[in-house]
Amino acid sequence: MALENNKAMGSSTKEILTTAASLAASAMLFHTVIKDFIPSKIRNYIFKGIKYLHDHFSSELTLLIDETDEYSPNTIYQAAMSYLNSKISPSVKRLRVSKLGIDDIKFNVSLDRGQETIDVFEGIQFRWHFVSTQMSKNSRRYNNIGSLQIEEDTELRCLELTCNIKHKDKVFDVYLPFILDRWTALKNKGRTLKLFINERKNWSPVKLHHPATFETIAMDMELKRTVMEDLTKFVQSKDYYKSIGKAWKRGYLLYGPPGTGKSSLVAAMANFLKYDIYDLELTEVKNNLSLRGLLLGISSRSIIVVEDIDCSITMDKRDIPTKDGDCENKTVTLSGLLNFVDGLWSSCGEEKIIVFTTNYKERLDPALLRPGRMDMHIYMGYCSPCAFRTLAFNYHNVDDHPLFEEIEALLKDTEVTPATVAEELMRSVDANVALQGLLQFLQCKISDANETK
Ligand SMILES: Nc1ncnc2c1ncn2[C@@H]1O[C@H](COP(=O)(O)OP(=O)(O)OP(=O)(O)O)[C@@H](O)[C@H]1O
Repeated sequence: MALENNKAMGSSTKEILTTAASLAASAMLFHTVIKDFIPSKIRNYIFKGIKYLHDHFSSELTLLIDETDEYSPNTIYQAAMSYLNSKISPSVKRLRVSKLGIDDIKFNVSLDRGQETIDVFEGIQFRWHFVSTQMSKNSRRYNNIGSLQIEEDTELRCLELTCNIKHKDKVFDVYLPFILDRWTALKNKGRTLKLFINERKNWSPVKLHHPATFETIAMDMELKRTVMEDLTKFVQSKDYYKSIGKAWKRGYLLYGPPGTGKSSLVAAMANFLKYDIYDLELTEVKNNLSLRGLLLGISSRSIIVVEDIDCSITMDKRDIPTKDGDCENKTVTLSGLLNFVDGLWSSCGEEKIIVFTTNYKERLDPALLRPGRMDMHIYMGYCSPCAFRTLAFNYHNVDDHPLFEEIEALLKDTEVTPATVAEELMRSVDANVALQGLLQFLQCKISDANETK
């Protein structure tokens, strides 16, 4: 891999790496870039900005993590920078850079000793160096249309990580993933999620500030735990999906009456995973071709939601071609959608979750319900006593009250959605008044039902 990377690297990157390597490891006479050294499971992974250097005569492994590598999404460099910044005391944070002349490209790499730091992780010593190269270009030159161009100096930076060769697996399997996870968690903490809505052929983003979380969602506790565990397992299963040759995606079907929290659960999932939501309005999509374009524009780490799937698609027309042509060109068909879920999906990005919601599961085409299509079917039901307690806590911060028992008994005898209970609870800021109001509401509902009977 390193050889392939080298081939494709920009010349400047190549030069800085060579210079940096020779300075940083002056004891090394030969650097051998070993193509097959990096474990295969890492090879296509995130560490694409890494060059591996190993001297046959040394017991040291050296990695160069390049900030500017065109292959690198900068993730590992930034992650390591952030990690080291938290490790190094402010007094030694210096980077000495000097420059030689203004003739063509010249380098002067300075490895300030203050920039070296030793990190001890799980008892292993990792040595880190900051390497900075100031590239001074010809400051004046004429471009191909004859105008004078002033080129600015650029600074190229990389990080050099060295440890004993015997810890090579630990570096790739534990140490670097640890640094990356830490960085991802840090970034996610302050990230504002987005909600994308499809308008014609494009996605329009708005900020997503939905307050729903798994704490506030009112549903069966056991089911809630199962969903959370399933999501957690999913995000940690990249290698697993790869090893079984399946696309890294998961499908959830949320069904139940209106107002039972299906949309709220989607928002809770997004907040839990820190994923953006793509709210796919199928009725706005002209045909399968447009659908494909939209789907290809969805980034990784996102939730794609198709609400009320039973109303969004003309199930019965799905495979009937129209007289003057293929139905593919006329409308979005179920087969077009399924193609995306199963087939096309695999080739466009990864780490995606698709959620279909419906009020009427029985109206769905069996093709959608077939095993393996929607991995988990989640029923969002009427308000149970347990769900009521969550709502009472959400709206009034009370986890117990003399009226709870009576309300819970009535909830067992009637079908009320969490949305209705929430509405009653919001009628007053005073918990006593709100709970009394809810009790009366439930009593009326039950007596009306009895009268009708
Ligand atoms: N299970 C729940 N937990 C917490 N709040 C809920 C729940 N169900 C409903 N609510 C409240 O009711 C409002 C409407 O719920 P939501 O839109 O999530 O229901 P839905 O099942 O998606 O409805 P629809 O099928 O009509 O789209 C929410 O904004 C929330 O305040």
